[in-house]
Amino acid sequence: MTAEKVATILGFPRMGKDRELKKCVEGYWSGKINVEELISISDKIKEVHWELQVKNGLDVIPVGDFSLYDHILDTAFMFNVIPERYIKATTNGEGLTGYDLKNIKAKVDTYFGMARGITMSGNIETDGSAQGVQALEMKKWFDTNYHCIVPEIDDSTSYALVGDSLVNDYKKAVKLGYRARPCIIGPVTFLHYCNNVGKRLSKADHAKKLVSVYVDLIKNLAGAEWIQLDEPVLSLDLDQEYVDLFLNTYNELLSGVHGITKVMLVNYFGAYEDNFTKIVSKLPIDGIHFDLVYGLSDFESTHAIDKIKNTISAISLGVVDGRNIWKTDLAISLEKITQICKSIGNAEIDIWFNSSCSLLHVPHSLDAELGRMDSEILQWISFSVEKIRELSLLKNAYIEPSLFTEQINKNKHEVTSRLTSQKVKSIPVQQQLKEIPSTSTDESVFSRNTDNYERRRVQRELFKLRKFPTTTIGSFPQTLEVRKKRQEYLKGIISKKEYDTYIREKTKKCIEWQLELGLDVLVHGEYERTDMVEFFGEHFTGFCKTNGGWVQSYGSRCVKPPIIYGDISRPKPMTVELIEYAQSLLKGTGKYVKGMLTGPVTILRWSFVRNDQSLQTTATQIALALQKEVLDLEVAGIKIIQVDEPAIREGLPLRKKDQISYFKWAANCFKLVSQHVSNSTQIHTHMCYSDFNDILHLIKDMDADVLTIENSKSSLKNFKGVKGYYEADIGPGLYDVHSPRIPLVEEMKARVHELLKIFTIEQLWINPDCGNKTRTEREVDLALKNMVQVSRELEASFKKA
Ligand SMILES: Nc1nc2c(c(=O)[nH]1)N[C@@H](CNc1ccc(C(=O)N[C@@H](CCC(=O)N[C@@H](CCC(=O)N[C@@H](CCC(=O)O)C(=O)O)C(=O)O)C(=O)O)cc1)CN2
Ligand code: MET
Ligand SMILES: [Zn+2]
Repeated sequence: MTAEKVATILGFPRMGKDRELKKCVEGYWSGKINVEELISISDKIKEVHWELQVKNGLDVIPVGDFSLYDHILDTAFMFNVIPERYIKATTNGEGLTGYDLKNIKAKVDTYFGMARGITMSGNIETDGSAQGVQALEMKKWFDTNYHCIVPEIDDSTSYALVGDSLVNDYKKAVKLGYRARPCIIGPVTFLHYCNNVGKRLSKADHAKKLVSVYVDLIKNLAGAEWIQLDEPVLSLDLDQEYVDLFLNTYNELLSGVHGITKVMLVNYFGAYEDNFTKIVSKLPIDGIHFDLVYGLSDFESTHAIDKIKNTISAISLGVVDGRNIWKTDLAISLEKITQICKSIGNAEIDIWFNSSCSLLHVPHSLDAELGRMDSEILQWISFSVEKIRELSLLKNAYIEPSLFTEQINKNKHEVTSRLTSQKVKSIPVQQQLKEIPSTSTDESVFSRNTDNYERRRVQRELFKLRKFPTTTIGSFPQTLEVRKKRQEYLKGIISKKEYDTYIREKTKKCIEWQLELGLDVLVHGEYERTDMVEFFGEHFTGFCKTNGGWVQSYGSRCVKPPIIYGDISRPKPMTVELIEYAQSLLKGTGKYVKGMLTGPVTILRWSFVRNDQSLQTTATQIALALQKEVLDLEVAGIKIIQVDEPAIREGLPLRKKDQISYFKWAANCFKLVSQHVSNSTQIHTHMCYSDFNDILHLIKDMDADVLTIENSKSSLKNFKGVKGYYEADIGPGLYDVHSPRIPLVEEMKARVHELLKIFTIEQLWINPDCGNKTRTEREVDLALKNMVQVSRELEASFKKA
């Protein structure tokens, strides 16, 4: 029997060509379609995607990669990791007895309830005391911009196989004539993302209970030749406890499914490194996947293949980048694959030509860009469908090189044309970059003139802010009306002048609204921005915007990351006019508008980045471009400038050994943006979506004057033990803007009192935990009224004391 060559991927994006999934899921939430329609439309999307993958050349397609909301939530649901409060809420308090898994609506509503929270009695939007169940937490999926749900496990969690959608999907795909491979998030990665709220059982105890349910599931999938188990935790530094957990869990799992199906162990986002010898090579697995884009070091430093080639029956080579949009250099990939195959020698091992990770992180297809994107740039790019074609071509060219030379040559020509293109290189930008010292040398080059204490003194004198000053994070509701106006402008229905006038009107109303609310430091509302990163991408050179390059961020929410293809500069001011206008409306009030920029690390992380230079170099270019904007804002009389860095934690490399250099360049890039402003200009920054424990020193190094930081969901756990450590001003978010629930005055006040155990009165600001763009105007109004009242009551009580 000769070994087989197979083209496949680890997963396909779910949203659809025109974000059909977003539309149908949101349609269900708003009552426009019923549950049967939701299921039939989403089933159809799945089938269309299967067909598309096969048509474009895949031999084997993944099933189980689709999800109505999130794959970790699906896994939790399938294994009965469903906290009872969600079932009770969905069944009007009847609890388990009223809950029938055959009742598809109850099932779907429980599922979405876990993701989004559930309203029970009273109106949760207007009545803070109304009963409801909060959504489960979300967490970043490794170092990506995708957020998964954090399932909750407890001592009483009773694992059971309650969901049958994976088995059904698999059967359906087979019936349609496809070679399908069920994909499951592996038990260790699943438990890694779970929040264990129990007191008695450890995660290892949970693993023991969970593993038999995995075995049951895989038994139900009997007939499938392969099962894919995703364990990207193998890209992390794992301590001995984790190593043992992994070995024990997999030994049991693999013996349970032995002879039933073959298991492909899949790691991505990095190399196995020492986890290969400690874990992988000790397990009787049938196949192993390597991320050859982000984890190539496995082939440089270890004899990975030698260790496993006599025991495995397939090796999966992730040569096509699942996280970035550049065309694969097929000739280089073929060389890599040939080398690896050589080291396999005569062993009978199937070769899978695979994506490095799931294609979840790249857009659907280039169709929406044809005739819109600059044609030179277009030839450098592949989205999901095009990446599938690359895999198919790679496989075919590997088998029959002579038949495909023309296509491989064409690809070489396109790929190299980027590296030599005039579009990519800017001599002035590169010249300017040369003047920036490398981060490993003199760090004072990046600092401001004086330290935080002196700046604080000067700023206190100038701003004369009250105690517990109030502010918001920047955006105000991006209402349907705002989005419609923007569409009308983009489609040419209204002129630029009309659009600009509309945005100015909204900004003016926003300023008046904030004055009425009594906020102390105001914002312009960010109405002119589709997104805090895409907006800057539209103004910088070296960036290219896509028309339909949507990528799922969480649930039904998507982002359209811009593409960084060349050296970055800022040809003209981007934000000054509107911010200056907003500030002009405050004449005579003694109040200030905060200028609002997105920081270099966040712009970098939420864009598709160049792969022909280091991230540090690209971030430095962005920082220099932003520095110009900061100085122009200052010249225009803007005294407070916020530089948002919500992605600073997400940018932290997965392995400790890579983190030290990141800490340095990330802090330096941030400082570069604002280093030349005067002492009296107050620099704010904002961070969210993370646990900040492991980057506290980075936050301190960034040396902002004021930090607003998400805190409301993680209930202060970020700041425990740092009393006296962080000395600049700080506004830990007092409530969660991602929930429609209106926060009560008393609960926010209680939070401040807790915060006062860690921070001084002089340090504390009063603000929400993130921007208001996803909320309604009414929700924002009610929440901010309460928030301002908190500040006033605290101010009064401390005056008395
Ligand atoms: N880049 C980035 N990453 C991030 C965040 C972020 O803010 N930006 N925040 C976190 C994630 N949070 C997020 C919060 C909200 C949304 C979100 O609301 N996304 C919107 C899209 C926002 C947008 O670009 N809106 C466009 C409209 C785009 C659109 O839908 N256009 C329609 C046409 C609409 C019409 O005709 O009415 C189309 O193209 O089909 C605009 O404002 O102009 C959505 O999915 O619905 C995304 C992420 C972490 N990562
Ligand atoms: C994801 S962080 C958001 C910060 C931005 N200034 C906003 O208020 O929307
Ligand atoms: Zn935020």
